[in-house]
Amino acid sequence: MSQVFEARPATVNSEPRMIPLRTALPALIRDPLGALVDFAQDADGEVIRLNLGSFRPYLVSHPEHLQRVLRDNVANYTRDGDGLLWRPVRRIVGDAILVAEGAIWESSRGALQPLFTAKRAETLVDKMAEAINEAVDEWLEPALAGRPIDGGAELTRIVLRTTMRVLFADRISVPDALRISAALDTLTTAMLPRLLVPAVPYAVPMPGDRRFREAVRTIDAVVLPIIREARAHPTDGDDIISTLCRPRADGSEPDEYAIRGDVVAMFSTATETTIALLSWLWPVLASRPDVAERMTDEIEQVVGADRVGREHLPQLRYGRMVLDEMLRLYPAGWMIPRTAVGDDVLGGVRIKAGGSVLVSPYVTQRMSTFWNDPTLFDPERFAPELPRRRYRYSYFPFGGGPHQCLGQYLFLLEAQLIVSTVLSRYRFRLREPVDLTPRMGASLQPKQRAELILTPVERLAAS
Ligand code: HEM
Repeated sequence: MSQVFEARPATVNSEPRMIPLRTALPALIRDPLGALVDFAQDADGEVIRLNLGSFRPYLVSHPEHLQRVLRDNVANYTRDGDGLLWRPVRRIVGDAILVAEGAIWESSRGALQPLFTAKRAETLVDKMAEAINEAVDEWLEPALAGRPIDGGAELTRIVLRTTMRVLFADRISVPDALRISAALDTLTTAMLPRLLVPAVPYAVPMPGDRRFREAVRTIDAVVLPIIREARAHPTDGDDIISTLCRPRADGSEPDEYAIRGDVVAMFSTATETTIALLSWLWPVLASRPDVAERMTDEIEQVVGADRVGREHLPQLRYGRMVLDEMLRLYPAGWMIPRTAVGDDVLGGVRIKAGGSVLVSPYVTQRMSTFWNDPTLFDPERFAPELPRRRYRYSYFPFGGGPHQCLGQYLFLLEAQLIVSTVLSRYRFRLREPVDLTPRMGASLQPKQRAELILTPVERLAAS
């Protein structure tokens, strides 16, 4: 893209530059993610505003400004209020942990936090490894028959089985989890028209509304009976549903719909983000045989013929660097929208109260201002011996500040286990090449499906 405007020093409290409608709209329609990176890059990290008609969000991309929005002046940048971007999401999860602020958010976060400490995540590793191995065992039959498997669908199965076991104590069965997952998929596509034209009132029917309502009914049919059962027979279990059904620290008892909001939010964030991130593994490794080889060498050395377990994870250093680099280029939570409550100034540029603020790990993590050769997949950037990055918020795939991802530690353990279990037991090739173009949705996934042809590692060893 050509330079949208010339660089200029930010004078204190100046109006942001506006990308005109005639530039912003066609570019965003053609390639929304690429256009956002280009706009931010052309502005070299200065705050800009996009003219999209009645919707004129600020695009914030400089790590120092991100730190102010997400952490230092967090009270001014809420997920609450009239934020048009949040409205469709709220229709799914109500006032749940993922979207709420203030006392409601504190109550949910306070209840759930103890389930996600690093210490507790460590205690879940053996259970996770067991569920992952069970799911991966089922690949042997198609692998021996030379039948391709659907890489995305198989990851979904592995992640659902693992998450239902360790976080939901198998209260939601895997077939029911698949039903919820499919309904959540429908919800995100059905709400796209409303996301794109957020100003249309809900009284006016829009395409997608009927599918949206049906998907909500499907989710409720699974989730509400489980919640009613858990409330009728309370336990001291430390799974998500038992925890959410108990009275909160302040003595309050959330109602059924508040619990349902948090359960759906936790289900969706714990599974969708993990599946989205891991689905990049196939195209990334297929396009970079050198990276794949280094990973499999490391796994062979550390794990050998064992099953991957807790003791191996700290030694799988390169595997962890690959995950970190995947989270840089393909952050599942690619957009973190906020609304400014009051006026503020970011890098000399004025933010007006009520304005929508776009914060995107995808954008900042691909800017050449902060990363050398940003589109190159290079796990070495995350070598532990390298000096700390200059800006904390040049890399923030899990957000930051008080809303920082609760599941970050658990995700990293689970992802390491899944990747190393799969690669310790199979080599794969893609049936058809898959390119690295993302599909824009609630989370960031590859546009194309990956069909895998597997060879069991034992067979390679025997031949
Ligand atoms: C690839 C994996 C993941 C990514 C990239 C990711 C990313 C994020 C991001 C960017 C946020 C910040 C949202 C905001 O500030 O508005 C967030 C929040 C959150 N994440 Fe994750 N997440 C991942 C996995 C998980 C998992 C596995 C869980 C749970 C098991 C989880 C639970 C949460 C929760 C509960 C919040 C809301 C925290 C709050 O507002 O207090 N995430 N995540």
